[in-house]
Amino acid sequence: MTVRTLPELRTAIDQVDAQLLQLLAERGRLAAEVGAIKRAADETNFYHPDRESEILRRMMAENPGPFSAEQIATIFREIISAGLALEEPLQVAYLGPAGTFSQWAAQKHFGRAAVLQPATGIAEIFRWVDGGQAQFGVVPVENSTEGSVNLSLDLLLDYPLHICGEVQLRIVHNLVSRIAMEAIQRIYVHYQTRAQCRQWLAIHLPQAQLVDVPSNAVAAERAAADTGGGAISTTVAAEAYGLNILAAGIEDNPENTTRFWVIGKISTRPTGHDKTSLVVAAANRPGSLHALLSPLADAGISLTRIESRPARSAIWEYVFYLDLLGHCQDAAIAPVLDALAQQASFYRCLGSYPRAAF
Ligand SMILES: O=C(O)C(=O)C[C@]1(C(=O)O)C=C[C@@H](O)C=C1
Repeated sequence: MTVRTLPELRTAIDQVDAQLLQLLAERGRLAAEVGAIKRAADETNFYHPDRESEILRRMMAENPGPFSAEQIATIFREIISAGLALEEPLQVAYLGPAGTFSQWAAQKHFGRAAVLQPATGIAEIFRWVDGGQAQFGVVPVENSTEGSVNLSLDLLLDYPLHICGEVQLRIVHNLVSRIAMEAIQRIYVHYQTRAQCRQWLAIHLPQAQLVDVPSNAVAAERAAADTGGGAISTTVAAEAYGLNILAAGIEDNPENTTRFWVIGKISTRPTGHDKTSLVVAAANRPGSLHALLSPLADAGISLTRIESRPARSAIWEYVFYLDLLGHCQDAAIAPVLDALAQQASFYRCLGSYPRAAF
């Protein structure tokens, strides 16, 4: 093999970039044409998570390297996002302020061309999406260390919205401050974050007072305003508030991951890589939950999650949130869900949606 010189390699890179630019322009023009067809057909929704998920999965599967599948997905995520903005920019609500993991999750799922709107609470995200101030919302659902975000589960029952996507984000926490670790008297921390860093805090900062704040970004803001303060926060928020990273990756579980749902008013078609989320209630008698779930097992349907929440209709009664692999329109699943809906004392399908692709 002939070894190319640095100038030769740079010339070759310039030529590839010129080709990429032309191909990107061509893709952008195609996306704009798709938008024109949708507009002519009076479609109000330009965003198709099912189609996006298929493209991302195909690109990851066909990726010849040397880039990782995740890097390829991230690049195509941005290309699709920019193309969709040519059709119609999306308004997406997330749990603000800027610098939260919810913002990262929203950006990971929708790309940088989406217009992200920071909400002050999870309830506000639901209100905005329901009222049309945002087309979609990104809400945290569960963390691999800490479990469910109950408010998101409860609110899904209060609004006629669908789950139309899933995002998974590796959560890395950092101790940040303007002062040295030994001088920290107070640590501003969100309750979920505190639970995810419990052991680390007990070992490294047992003397510090822990002060509850509503988000990881507010934690950084409060620490910046307190001469004896530190925070557990993101690198983005630390930078925004001029704080130093004193310790990185302080979460107790190195696999710490949070799952988010995308909520909106659209439904998605099956992609072959879907999940369905349901809420059911079983009559309050022995064996009723088992009777409700056994047809799922008999049909070979995989339940990936079951979570109980108090039913707000009566004391000591519960509803069950189920996640299963597959789409409610899949031939193997539709009849089983119909039977489940008949048998359950309460049944609602919260949505079928493509599983997080990366
Ligand atoms: O296929 C479409 O419906 C498009 O609008 C094109 C496209 C894309 O860039 O591939 C863009 C946005 C949609 O969410 C899905 C796909």
